[in-house]
Amino acid sequence: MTLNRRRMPLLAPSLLAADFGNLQAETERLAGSAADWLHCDVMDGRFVPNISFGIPVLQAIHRHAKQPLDVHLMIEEPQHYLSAFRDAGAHNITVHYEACTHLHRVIQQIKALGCRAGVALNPHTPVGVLEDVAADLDLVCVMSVNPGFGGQAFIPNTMRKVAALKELLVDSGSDALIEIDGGVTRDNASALVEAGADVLVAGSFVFNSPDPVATLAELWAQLAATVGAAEQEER
Ligand SMILES: O=C(CO)[C@H](O)[C@H](O)COP(=O)(O)O
Ligand SMILES: [Fe+2]
Repeated sequence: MTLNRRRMPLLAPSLLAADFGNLQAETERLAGSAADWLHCDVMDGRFVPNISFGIPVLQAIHRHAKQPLDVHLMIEEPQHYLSAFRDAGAHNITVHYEACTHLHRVIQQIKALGCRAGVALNPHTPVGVLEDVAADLDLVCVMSVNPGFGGQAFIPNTMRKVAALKELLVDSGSDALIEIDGGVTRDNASALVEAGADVLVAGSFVFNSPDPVATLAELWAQLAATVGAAEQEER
């Protein structure tokens, strides 16, 4: 198996599965962990059938966070809220392809704010829709569950989709990172990285474990072995 990128993938635990009653402690305990980004799921009850949290909560997370905030906007008309999310501490802002009539403009707006621009694709959306914006993107988030809820089962077709997206990004000269979001566990993480994933989001797998920091460390060690084994094979 040949890896497309040999460097370690990034880990982005999703705070959606954390204890909302104690977000300061949840955020602070990840400070020295293997988490590279903190994934923050914003849901509006319109684009997705659930409401999570918004700008003031993100601000509060940012006050205690040591890692960059990877903000996943599952909201309609995200263009109206981009600067508010940037001001609240977002480092990456990911909007949904399905929520943006003028996607190209929204991507430029995110970049003009100084944030890294991401686009998320629902499970039914083919990667080809990104062909004309791929070169402008910093991140593509492949939804491996239908957005709106944590704790759902991983959709197996994601593996095929990651490979197709990787090809599209290479053809477009894009160095956008491929992020996988939903149902990520130790059982599918290595295969996802082998398929081309650069960032793994994991919510319930991390926070429903007895020790989230240890779980992240174990996942990191597993992926280091995956990347190392692939490098050996290529020599
Ligand atoms: O965007 C999301 C849901 O819409 C979450 O980031 C995602 O579901 C992560 O949670 P889990 O690992 O529990 O599936
Ligand atoms: Fe998410």
